[in-house]
Amino acid sequence: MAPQLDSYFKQVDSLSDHFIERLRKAVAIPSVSSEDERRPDVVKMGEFLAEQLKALGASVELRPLGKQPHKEHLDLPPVVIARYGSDSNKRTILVYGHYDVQPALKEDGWATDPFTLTVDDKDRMYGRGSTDDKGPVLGWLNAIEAHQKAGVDFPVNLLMCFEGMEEYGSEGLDDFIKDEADKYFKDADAVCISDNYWLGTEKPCLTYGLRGCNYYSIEVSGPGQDLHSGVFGGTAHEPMTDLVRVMSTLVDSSGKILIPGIAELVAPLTDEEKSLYGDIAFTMDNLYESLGSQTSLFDNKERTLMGRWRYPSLSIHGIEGAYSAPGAKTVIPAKVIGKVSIRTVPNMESADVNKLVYDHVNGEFAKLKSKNKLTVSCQHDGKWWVASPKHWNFTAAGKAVEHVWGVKPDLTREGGSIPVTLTFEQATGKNVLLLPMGSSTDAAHSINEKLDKKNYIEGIKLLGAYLHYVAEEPMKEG
Ligand SMILES: C[C@H](N)C(=O)N[C@@H](Cc1c[nH]cn1)C(=O)O
Ligand SMILES: [Zn+2]
Ligand SMILES: [Zn+2]
Repeated sequence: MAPQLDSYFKQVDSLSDHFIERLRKAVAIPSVSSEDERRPDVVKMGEFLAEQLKALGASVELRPLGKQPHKEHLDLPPVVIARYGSDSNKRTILVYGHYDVQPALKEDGWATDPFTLTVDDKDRMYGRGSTDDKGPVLGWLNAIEAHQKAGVDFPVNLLMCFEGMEEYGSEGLDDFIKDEADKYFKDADAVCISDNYWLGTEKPCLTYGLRGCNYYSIEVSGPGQDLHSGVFGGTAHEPMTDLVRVMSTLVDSSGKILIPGIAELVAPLTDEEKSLYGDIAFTMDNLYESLGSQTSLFDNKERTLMGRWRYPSLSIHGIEGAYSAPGAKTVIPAKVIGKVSIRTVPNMESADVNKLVYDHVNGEFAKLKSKNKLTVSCQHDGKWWVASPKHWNFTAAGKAVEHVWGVKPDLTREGGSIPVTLTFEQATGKNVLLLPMGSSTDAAHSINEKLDKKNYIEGIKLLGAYLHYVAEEPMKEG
């Protein structure tokens, strides 16, 4: 295997500019799934991927997912499914990624245009989607191309599933995966997802757990239209006042969730689990670097990791309809919608969490005795996932990491969510591995998202090497 991998690695290095150009083209398509007016761009990004895959000789389908729930005027973007190779003597690996991105505006504070890939003097490649998740998705395509150009046999059959709604809760994909588990995906021997990040900037990791995410809208309305605060202030119940008072009862400044009953749903910490945290290569300085400040909730590494991996958290994201522009407009907004999410962990069931949230929010609003109207709803939910890393899929990935990066990876969990991970595991019955490409400082979802050129290029080598080690692993149960 070593000479084959050497040729492959050399080819990746010599194609690096071409691979960066491919990422530049992808970043230039503003495929923001949460903004209705960007839907054509999300579709364009799916088509871009499909064209690139066809040019590489893969068989590709763009599968429609129907209308978007609660937004029937919008078609969901298609799922891009593809197959490269169908040799019955080879293993088949199913890879998943997403081609949609989080919103991004230059005015949010980006130093460069978010949809123009900009490489700085330290080889950091800035652009929305660079690390989440266009870089890793293109990593699979680049791995195919580098094998072809190096004349190295592709070691496995590759099934691909790339969706365009991950950042909006993977609408429609669960049913699609369940339907295709015994059809398009039936040959899969294992699943690999590259859509999370290292804990720091130096040490790679393999990930075996994710938190879930329940995303809520809390809408408060009353007046028929926005009002002049000089004329109507002191005469009408104000929706914004009600909303901020209700939202202030959800979480305290130390991150403690104040909704009664939530803490009781969380699986207790065992001694065995507690002993895992000490060995993880992570320091408070790693956290401060990626945080961009020292405003941590906890001062020690173990509790910080637990806060990210194994305890729930509640975040307040924003208020739709609130006046947020610079200046001093004296308006009373007529309708405001608070956006709040809870990251869920074992053993929190989504329906139980929703009931606790609805009861609490409605109860707190009732206490205000306001004549306004409040409605609270769950916009989308995605399940948490924890798997066993004792599987040949992880063993192969561990060997690949050692080969490419010269170090054994840490086994980590992740605080973010990839809603379909559990669905892939349950529907295919196969092991799922998370194999991250980017690092802790990549600022996914934030301003100035980036992927280091080194992580991209070595990451492409890693994905290819992983497939070679998969091909070598003896087949065991699962
Ligand atoms: C970890 C992954 N790259 C990611 O960013 N996932 C999103 C998915 C999401 C969006 N709404 C709910 N889940 C995340 O963790 O926010
Ligand atoms: Zn992602
Ligand atoms: Zn994301």
